Amino acid sequence: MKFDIIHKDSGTKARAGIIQTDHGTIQTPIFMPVGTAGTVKAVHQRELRDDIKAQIILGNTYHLYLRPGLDILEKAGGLHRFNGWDKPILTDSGGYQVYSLAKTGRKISEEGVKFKSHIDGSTHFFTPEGVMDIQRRIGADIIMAFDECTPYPCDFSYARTSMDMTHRWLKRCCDRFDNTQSIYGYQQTLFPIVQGSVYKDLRRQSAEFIASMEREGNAIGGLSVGEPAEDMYEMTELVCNILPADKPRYLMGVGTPENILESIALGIDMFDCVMPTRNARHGILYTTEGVINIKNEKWKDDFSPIDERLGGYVSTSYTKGYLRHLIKSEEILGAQIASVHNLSFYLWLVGQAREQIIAGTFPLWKAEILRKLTCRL
Ligand SMILES: Nc1nc2c(CCNCC3CCCCC3)c3[nH]c(NCCc4ccccc4)nc3cc2c(=O)[nH]1
Repeated sequence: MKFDIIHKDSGTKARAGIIQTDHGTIQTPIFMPVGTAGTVKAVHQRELRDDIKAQIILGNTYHLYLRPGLDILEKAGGLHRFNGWDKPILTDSGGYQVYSLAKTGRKISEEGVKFKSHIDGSTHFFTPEGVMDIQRRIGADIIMAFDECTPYPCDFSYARTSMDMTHRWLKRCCDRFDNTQSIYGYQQTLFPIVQGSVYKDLRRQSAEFIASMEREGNAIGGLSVGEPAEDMYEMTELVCNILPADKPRYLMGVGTPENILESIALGIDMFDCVMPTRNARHGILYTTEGVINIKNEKWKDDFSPIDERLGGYVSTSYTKGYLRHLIKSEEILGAQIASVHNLSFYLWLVGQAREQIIAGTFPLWKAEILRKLTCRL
C-alpha cells in the first residue's frame, strides 16, 4: 500500500493525499461507507460506485464471520467476489462489534474475547491471531488490529490496563499477520489502533507505541464513544502530532459532518460512521443547506428536490414531500433514497474539503460550510 500527500494546508494540519491499493486508489480525506453484512444497507454496488462515488467501503468481521461464514466467503474467492465490490475494502477487527452487539455471555481475558452470537447464541472466541486469519480470509485490502475499545467513561487505571492489553494484542497481531500470506493474491495491510481513552499521558504513550510499529497506516480508536467533542478533538490533535505524517490516519467511528471537518483540520485522512445510513432510515437528511428531519409536517407539501445543489440522481429526481411520504409509510424505497442521498452528501463533503485543501482555501471554506451544515431546516 502506498500513500502520497499531494498538498498540505498552510493554515491547518489538513492534507490532501492518495492511497494506492491493489484494488485501486483512494483520494483522501475520504469517508468510508459502512457495509455491515457485506452490503451497505439499502444501497446497490452500482449506486455506491456511480452515484455516491464511494472509493472504499467497510466490511464487518464480526458479522461476516457469523454469517455467511468464512467457508462461503472463501469459496466465493473473498468478499470482493462475494459482494461484487471490486474497489478497496477495509474490515474492522470485530472487537468493537463484539462490545456493541454480543451483549450476553461476553468475557474478556489476556487470550482473547469469548462471546455469544447475537444471531443464534452459539459461543465463539476471538483472539488476535484468530481475527488476523479471519480478515485474511475475508480478503479486505486494509485490516485492523484486534484491540479493546476502552469504554467511556473509565478511570485512569482501567484505561491504562486496557491500553496495555491492546498493545500486547497488537504485537500478537503483527506476528501473525507478518507470518501469513494473503490467500487471494493481492496485498493486504494491517493498521494498528491507538487507545488511551481521554487521558493525555496514555494517548501520548499509545501513539508513540503505535508509531514505533512502523505500519503503513495508523488508526485512532477509543473515541466517539460518548466523550465530549472537545475531548475527542484534543485527543485527536495530540495523537496526530505523534503519528508519522507520511502515513494515513484513520479516526474510527467518526462522525457528524462537523466532527469530520474539524478532524480533517487536525490531520485525519480516513473516516467511517454508521450515522449517514442509520439516520437516513430514520428520515434525518444531510443537505448542502443544513439538516432536515423529513418526517416534520413542514415538508408534507414541499415538492422541491431533496437537494438540488448536491446533484446526483436521487437528490434531484425525488421531492421532499414524496420522500417524507415514503419514510412515514416505512416504504423500502424511502430507506434506499435517503441512504444514497446521505452517503452522497458525505462523499461530497470530503471531496469538497479535498478540493479546498488543494486550492489553499480550506480554513475559510470550513468556517462557511459549518455555519450552513449546523442549521436545522
Ligand atoms: N476496532 C475498533 N473499532 C472502533 C469503532 C468501529 C468503527 N466502525 C467499524 C464499522 C465496521 C462495520 C460495521 C459497523 C462499524 C468505533 N466506532 C466508534 N464510534 C461510533 C459511534 C457511533 C456513531 C453513530 C452511530 C452509532 C455509533 N468509536 C469506535 C472505536 C473503535 C475502536 O477503538 N476500535
